[in-house]
Amino acid sequence: MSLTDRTKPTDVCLNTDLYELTMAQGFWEAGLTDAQACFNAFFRDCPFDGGYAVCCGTGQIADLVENFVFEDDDIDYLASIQAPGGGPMFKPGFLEFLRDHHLDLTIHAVPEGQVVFGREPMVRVEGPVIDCQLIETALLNLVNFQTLVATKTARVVRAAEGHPVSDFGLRRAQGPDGGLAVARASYIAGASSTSNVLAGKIYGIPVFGTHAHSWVMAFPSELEAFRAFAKSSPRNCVLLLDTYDVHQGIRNAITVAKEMEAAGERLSAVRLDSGDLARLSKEARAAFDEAGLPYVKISVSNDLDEYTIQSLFAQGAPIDSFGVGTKLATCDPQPSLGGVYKLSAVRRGADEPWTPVIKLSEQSYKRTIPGVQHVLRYFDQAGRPTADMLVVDEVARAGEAREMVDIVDPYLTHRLSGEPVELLVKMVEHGSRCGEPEGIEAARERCREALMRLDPAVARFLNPQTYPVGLELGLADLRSRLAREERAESGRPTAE
Ligand SMILES: Nc1ncnc2c1ncn2[C@@H]1O[C@H](COP(=O)(O)OP(=O)(O)OP(=O)(O)O)[C@@H](O)[C@H]1O
Ligand SMILES: O=P(O)(O)OC[C@H]1O[C@H](OP(=O)(O)OP(=O)(O)O)[C@H](O)[C@@H]1O
Ligand SMILES: O=C(O)c1cccnc1
Repeated sequence: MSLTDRTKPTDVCLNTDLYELTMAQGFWEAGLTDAQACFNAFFRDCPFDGGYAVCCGTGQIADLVENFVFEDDDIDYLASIQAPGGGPMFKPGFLEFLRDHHLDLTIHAVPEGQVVFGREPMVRVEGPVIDCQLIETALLNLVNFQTLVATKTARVVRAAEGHPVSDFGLRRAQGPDGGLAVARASYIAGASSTSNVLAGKIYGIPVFGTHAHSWVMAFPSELEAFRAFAKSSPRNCVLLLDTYDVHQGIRNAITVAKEMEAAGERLSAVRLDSGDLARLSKEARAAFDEAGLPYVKISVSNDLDEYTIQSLFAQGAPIDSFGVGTKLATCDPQPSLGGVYKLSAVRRGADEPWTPVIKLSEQSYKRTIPGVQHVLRYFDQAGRPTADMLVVDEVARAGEAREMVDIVDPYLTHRLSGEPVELLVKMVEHGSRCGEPEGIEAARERCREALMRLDPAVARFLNPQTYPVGLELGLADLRSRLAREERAESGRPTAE
């Protein structure tokens, strides 16, 4: 998200669903200003039928919390909202409460770029229940979309086998803010550059660009267009070959490349944007090599995604780099991650013990996990992650656990070995950021490392293996007990 980077704090606190504010008013009116809650943000299924996701957006949560201030004009606007049944939606006393309100939240989250799996918390939010509700929508908005984009990009980058991928998606992104989020998340997940100039300015992401068909069409001939571009951008010259006829485009590019050589410059690359990219890239490569121009690189674009890129390499296409726009920015074919924010524990005040809570559902698939959860990640001797275990209490002792219950199937257990590491890191304490903000490059490096260590069987596109995520035995018991108690209270049979 870019909202906290470039807009007034006032935009942050109203960047929410109305019901968060009406619930906050209800808690305030019921005298529950001291009541505390613990919520977890997680998704249930990995996107794109994949075996993993790349966590992103969590690095901006501290900005969100620290900028969460209701200014006078926000309060005036809220005071002006009328309830459908007549009269003001919000009471003056509640609006005065909001005017001086700062979020007293403590937030743990998975650092950006780390790989994550279904149903494990990516973010754990603890604090006054009012504050937990006030932050819900903005937090999900931050984490869901960027995690989805980062995951899509990681797949595209994997298919590109080390060749640079540039984000070309701004024109197809979900509004200006969506375009910025795409550029940020895709860079963290391994894209090498973006065409989005504002993202370059705000985040320091390298910017990249070629030229459009319109450039060629604006000149009397393609050759003149290529010459003019080479003259104007000799250090950044990528010529688009397919405005009229790719073979003529190749001949004209060779002519201009020779002229550039004579002037002590070099044609950097050519771009193909239509037709059979495997066949045309081979023809272009052969022609440039034959002309003594082996350094001219071949870049391609045109509705690419991880599958077309994989297929192009399988056909032996000599492609050096990719521009990926629409399918990356819109996360085709899955436009949303479906990440949720669920209550897992409550307490009457900050010094009281937590009471774990569970939400049953008609669909057992939607049953929540109770308690203030930690995520422990286990590794093999080569440092590759082998399993993640959720645990509520006694985190230190849980490290000695040698078995866990599968998070989806209560009849399945997984063996554990090695020393685990806690995945959730404290990012905000009582409303203030912990430590210095992390740069985007550090998140990118974490992602590179995490993807490198990920089991290829989990990372593959087709029928990936399920990475083991489970519950510590005590947590599994707690969950079953709470489910039975809830069922008994509601008079319905226990599903397990
Ligand atoms: N050799 C190939 N193997 C697999 N997919 C390819 C290959 N060449 C191109 N594609 C992909 O096929 C899709 C359609 O390509 P097509 O040839 O129809 O584009 P086009 O119609 O020539 O271009 P446009 O309509 O954008 O001007 C695109 O997603 C493109 O990336
Ligand atoms: O194909 P994408 O992955 O979205 O990459 C971005 C596309 O945007 C540009 O063309 P545009 O789509 O504006 O016009 P075109 O389809 O006529 O080339 C560019 O030439 C790419 O084809
Ligand atoms: O620079 C390019 O070639 C570019 C940028 C955005 C979209 N399509 C192409």
